[in-house]
Amino acid sequence: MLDRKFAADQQRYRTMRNEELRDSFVVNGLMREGELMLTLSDIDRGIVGSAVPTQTPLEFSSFDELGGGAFTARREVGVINIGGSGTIRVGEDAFALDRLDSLYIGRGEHTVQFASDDAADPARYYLVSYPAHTAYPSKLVKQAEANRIDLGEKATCNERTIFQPLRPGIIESCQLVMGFTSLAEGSVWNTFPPHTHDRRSEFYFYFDLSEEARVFHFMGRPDELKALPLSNEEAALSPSWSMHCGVGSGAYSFIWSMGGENQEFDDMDHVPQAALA
Ligand SMILES: O=C[C@H](O)[C@@H](O)CC(=O)C(=O)O
Ligand SMILES: [Zn+2]
Repeated sequence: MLDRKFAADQQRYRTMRNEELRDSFVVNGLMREGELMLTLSDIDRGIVGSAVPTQTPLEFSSFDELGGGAFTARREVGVINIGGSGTIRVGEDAFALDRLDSLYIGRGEHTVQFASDDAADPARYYLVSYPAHTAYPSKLVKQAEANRIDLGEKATCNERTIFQPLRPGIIESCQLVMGFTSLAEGSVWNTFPPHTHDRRSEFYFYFDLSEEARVFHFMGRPDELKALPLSNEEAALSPSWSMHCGVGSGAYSFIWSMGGENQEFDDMDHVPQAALA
């Protein structure tokens, strides 16, 4: 099934109630066992989804909303496994993903199949897809092969490591840049002070958060912050105009992914804390 999500614009979000904000900017219900979940956003036509195969593999199907044909006929896909080990088949190729390994799937008329090694400890694939203008090779990136950036400090509760598996220099992609950030024990803030990047939109998927804990994800224009209290395995969608950062009431990690104009990770417009209102 392919759900649709339509984002509010940068004026309308200012007067929206929390429930309306969630409806516009939050994807929930991901990681359902035995199902392939997909939500098509009108933000850069990004798709956020998950596949948690148990006994039988799950396969991408064709959607009229995407113009028909193979799911990847005109799209690229990034996948990160947050569960047990598994295998993803792209046409004739098979890629084995352990926890926190990533796969780039290039454009093409291939079948894509998601499988778990052990149905009792299934792979839990989080995926993001964007339209692609050309075909780059599919490539597996093990966690140890990801570019690694350690930043933040204990004193400001934002000590964390950014892992960049799907980025220029490691893979070639049309627009997708994707990876994950893990916070050190006792650190709770991501991306602080926050930023926008008008040239790209971004999706955050929070995971490894305990069931009762919440991440307060901040969005909006710097002069009108809105907070979205998110639960484990929910995703927040940031249009290019929206700043983003978050703070957890417990430990967590998150997968970030970007699409749009350029792929320069450091091309960010930082928002000074004093400008937040
Ligand atoms: O544009 C880059 C993204 O927002 C994230 O990669 C930032 C992040 O993971 C962090 O600082 O914690
Ligand atoms: Zn960002």
